[in-house]
Amino acid sequence: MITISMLRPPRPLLFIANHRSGVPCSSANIGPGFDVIGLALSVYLELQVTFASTSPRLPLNCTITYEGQGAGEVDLVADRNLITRTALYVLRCHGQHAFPCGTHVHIINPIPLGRGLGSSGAAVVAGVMLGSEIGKLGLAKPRILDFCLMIERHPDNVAAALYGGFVGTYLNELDPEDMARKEIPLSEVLPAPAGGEDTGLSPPEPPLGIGHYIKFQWAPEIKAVAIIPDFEVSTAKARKVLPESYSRKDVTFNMQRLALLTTALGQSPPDPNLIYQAMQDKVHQPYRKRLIPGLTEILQSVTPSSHRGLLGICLSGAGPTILALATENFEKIATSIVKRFGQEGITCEWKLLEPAEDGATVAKT
Ligand SMILES: Nc1ncnc2c1ncn2[C@@H]1O[C@H](COP(=O)(O)OP(=O)(O)O)[C@@H](O)[C@H]1O
Ligand SMILES: N[C@@H](CCOP(=O)(O)O)C(=O)O
Repeated sequence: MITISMLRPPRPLLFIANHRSGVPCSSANIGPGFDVIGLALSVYLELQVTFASTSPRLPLNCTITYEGQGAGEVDLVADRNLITRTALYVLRCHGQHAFPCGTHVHIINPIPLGRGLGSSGAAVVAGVMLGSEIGKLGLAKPRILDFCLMIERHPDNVAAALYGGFVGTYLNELDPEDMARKEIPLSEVLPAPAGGEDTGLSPPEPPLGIGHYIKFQWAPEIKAVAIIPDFEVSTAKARKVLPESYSRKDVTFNMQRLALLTTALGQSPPDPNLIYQAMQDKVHQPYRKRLIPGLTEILQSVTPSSHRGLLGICLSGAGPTILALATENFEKIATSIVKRFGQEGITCEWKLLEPAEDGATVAKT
């Protein structure tokens, strides 16, 4: 949830604000669903937004404070921080060239950065919702998705974070003019970083209906064990190692599994043999193994027969986090993966997570 309030210090006013609300993290791909499926999970980015009645004039009228993952490394300048930069993009598309006077955004981020748990997707969703709220734009979720997709261009994380639950997504075939607008370089979409003067011109607005999503069922007994290594793999780097084209055999392999997986994860009781096989992938994981020591061995050695309760295992998003879906025996499953990473000299933490059904929420106080 995002909480907003009018005076500082009293209470945060806009956005997001208890342990079960905010913008959830997400695990994309779930094996074969590269750039297609995503699962929102129960770790939430929060923003607390306040407006001071009097404050010194700042270039963009916005100050930022930050706690949690990435504190000390995340930029706290309004036109460089991903969340506020995104909010500025939304505001500028609507003729507002700065934040309202005295805006203060406090970011509470428990989502680890660059680990494949959708921290950037959550930040972009939070930024678009922030822009919509403080600009009093009243954007509905489908339009919020359009704005998100101008910035994070694969739809799986942002749709999961925005709508919650287990989602499938696609990008629409737009007419050539809209397609060109959607593909405008990011540097022209987001406002110029500090030093760059605001030209007063509006940035490119997103075309209508860039992406589409649908929510699938999720069997209530299935939990997600996230094993999070202590190193980052940026999504951009993990996309660069992928090939430009694939063989028909590999594409068919993934499509066959993906079609079954989306139904299999909604069935109670879940069928471990079906899910384990349906979570195999030939499109991204084999290429990403060179960025993640031990990945192949972990994916091959943790199975429903070796680990009671396990349903399936995959790379979470672009990695390096491993996502194990299971119905029981969570600690044993997690510790054996932590141990295997340990053999590569990599330490990890692990978390037992649940689907975040509600997606992104805003609260006004
Ligand atoms: N809460 C946040 N505030 C500002 N920037 C963020 C936040 N979360 C993520 N980011 C930005 O996104 C980057 C990570 O994105 P990415 O490489 O896509 O990894 P992932 O989304 O898998 O965590 C961070 O290095 C940071 O620049
Ligand atoms: N489909 C994308 C998902 C990236 O997710 P992230 O959480 O690592 O940002 C990909 O696999 O590149």
